[in-house]
Amino acid sequence: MKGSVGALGEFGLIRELTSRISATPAVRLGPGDDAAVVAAPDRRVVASTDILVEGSHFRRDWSTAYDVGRKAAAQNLADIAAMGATPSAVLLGLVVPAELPATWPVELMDGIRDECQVAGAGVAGGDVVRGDTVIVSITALGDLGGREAVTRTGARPGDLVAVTGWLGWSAAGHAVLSRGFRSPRAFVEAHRRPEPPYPAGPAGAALGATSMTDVSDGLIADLGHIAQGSKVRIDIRSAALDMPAQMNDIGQAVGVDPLQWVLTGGEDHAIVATFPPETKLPARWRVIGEVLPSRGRGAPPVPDGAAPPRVTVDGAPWEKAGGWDHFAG
Ligand SMILES: Nc1ncnc2c1ncn2[C@@H]1O[C@H](COP(=O)(O)OP(=O)(O)OP(=O)(O)O)[C@@H](O)[C@H]1O
Ligand SMILES: Cc1ncc(C[n+]2csc(CCOP(=O)(O)O)c2C)c(N)n1
Ligand SMILES: [Mg+2]
Repeated sequence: MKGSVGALGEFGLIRELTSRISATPAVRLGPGDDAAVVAAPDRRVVASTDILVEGSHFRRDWSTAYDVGRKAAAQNLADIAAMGATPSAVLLGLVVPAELPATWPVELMDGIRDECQVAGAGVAGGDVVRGDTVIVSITALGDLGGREAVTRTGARPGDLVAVTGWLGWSAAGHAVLSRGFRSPRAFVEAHRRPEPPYPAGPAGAALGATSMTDVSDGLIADLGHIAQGSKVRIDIRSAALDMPAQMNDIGQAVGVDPLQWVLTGGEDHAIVATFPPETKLPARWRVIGEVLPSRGRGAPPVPDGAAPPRVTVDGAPWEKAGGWDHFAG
């Protein structure tokens, strides 16, 4: 396809985008009308939305349009899985400059469609608007299949903390790209195209998870949301975290403690959950810590008036930089 988005025009672009979508069972009526119709067999719909902004979430010189599509979809579909639901459909809001080559949004859509296929969802519709920078906004829907949603408020003292998926790979890739390198490829690829463990969401719910979330902002930050919501402390055992030798090597090369990536790097969309202590967890779940009462015996000392730490690492507060915050710095 030649030319710019502007040359294609709004309806030409929509035609190109929607022609690339494949039919899926949950999307009863897809793009083409005022709204879509999506099946909701459970009679409740799980819904989540996320925005990706060029420069803040992706760079067009770091990632292809296809990769941005895969990542944008993955980030939203992981939120659905982290509730214990199965993704059913996504809607795509797209802001693009008129000068953008038309191939960019079209390849983006290919990436969104392919990631949706991995998670079992379809593309139900969207919107296209002209703007100064590229913004990709995705709304994802999902179905709980008769289960209760697994929220951030159910962790209880004594529960195990377990994770499945990757931790720190995307942050290591980001560190490499930020320094102008394009390798090691495994980490750069993990940054460009995360692989959330979608089936682990509903599977974790079925195993009796008491709380669950995907790791988008960083393990400490996201477990912090669970600890806050559940009014508990969570202690992470650093020795239980998977630290590939190659991550150590890059850490040394760029002068960063790789534990920092594993504990505070977001965007891998691993799924972390708490389970009652007697739970028999399949091998894909790695136990990395435990849930404790927010105060009391064994809690680290807290200066007068200060709030106790919600998440500790090997019993102590994590003093280095925390997770991602769009408004920090
Ligand atoms: N503009 C907003 N209006 C209403 N609710 C919002 C708004 N922004 C965020 N929220 C809500 O705040 C909660 C936390 O949002 P956040 O985007 O941090 O989600 P998350 O799952 O923690 O992170 P991520 O989006 O990276 O997966 C969500 O329930 C979200 O719906
Ligand atoms: C160009 C560029 N700069 C920085 C980053 C890192 N980054 C952006 S958002 C985010 C956390 C999740 O955000 P959200 O809460 O919006 O889902 C992280 C770790 C990136 N991916 N690309
Ligand atoms: Mg999330």
